[in-house]
Amino acid sequence: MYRVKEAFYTLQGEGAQAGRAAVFCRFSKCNLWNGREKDRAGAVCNFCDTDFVGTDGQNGGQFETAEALAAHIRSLWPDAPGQPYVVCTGGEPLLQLDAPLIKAFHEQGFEVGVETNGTLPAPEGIDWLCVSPKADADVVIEQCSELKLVFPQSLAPPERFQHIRAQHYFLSPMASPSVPEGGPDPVKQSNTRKATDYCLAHPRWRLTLQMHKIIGID
Ligand SMILES: C[S@@+](CC[C@H](N)C(=O)[O-])C[C@H]1O[C@@H](n2cnc3c(N)ncnc32)[C@H](O)[C@@H]1O
Ligand SMILES: Nc1nc2[nH]cc(C(=O)O)c2c(=O)[nH]1
Ligand code: SF4
Ligand SMILES: [Mg+2]
Repeated sequence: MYRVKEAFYTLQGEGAQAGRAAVFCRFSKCNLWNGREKDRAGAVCNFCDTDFVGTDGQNGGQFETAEALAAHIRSLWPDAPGQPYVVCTGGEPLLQLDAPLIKAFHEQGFEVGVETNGTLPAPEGIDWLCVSPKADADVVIEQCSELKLVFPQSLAPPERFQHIRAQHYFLSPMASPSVPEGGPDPVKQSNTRKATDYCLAHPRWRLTLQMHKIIGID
């Protein structure tokens, strides 16, 4: 059984695939926070900007089989030329994404992207793997397509993750979790300046912004 909070067609807003059309499949649950506001302060990851509790979001639900979920996601892809792309996120997608689901996505013609906190092993066959480390949780994935570090995290300086092999190293300014998408966010503005300064001083790292929030698409 796969539990999905929501699924929607949008543009990937972050990282090296930014601007690419994708169906986002947001799985329920995370291993670093239970998603309840009252427990945020004590959670391993406490800056999360996402509601991943339950299955009650847009196009969300419980799916008995990999084939049923892949067909549901495929129904959200437009009938138009272009490589279909699904981004598995959450919550923590690696709690649920398994080899049969990757196979079912591939059989539906999808390239499969994943956004993960990197604390769980990744199954074979993922086409694009984005690892976003959290200060208080050890990363077990040693190789990925892109490393995308939310910045700054006081106990997670970028140097701590440079041993992880990646095609791209990104800093993503930390946004206030509670600010509505598209709203003014002074915390994010000051973090954007800090991330910019870090990238200027350490050119291995690139800046990425949450484009979907800037343009207000989801
Ligand atoms: C909600 S997470 C879900 C996937 C996975 N659990 C993870 O943490 O990578 C998706 C992306 O949003 C990022 N993110 C979460 N909260 C954020 C915030 N307040 N500001 C900037 N990025 C944030 C995460 O680091 C991750 O790259
Ligand atoms: N448009 C858009 N791009 C994204 N890239 C990563 C996201 C995520 O929440 O995993 C995300 C998201 O929530 N929306
Ligand atoms: S950012 Fe990712 S790891 Fe952190 S609580 Fe949200 S879903 Fe979990
Ligand atoms: Mg998001």
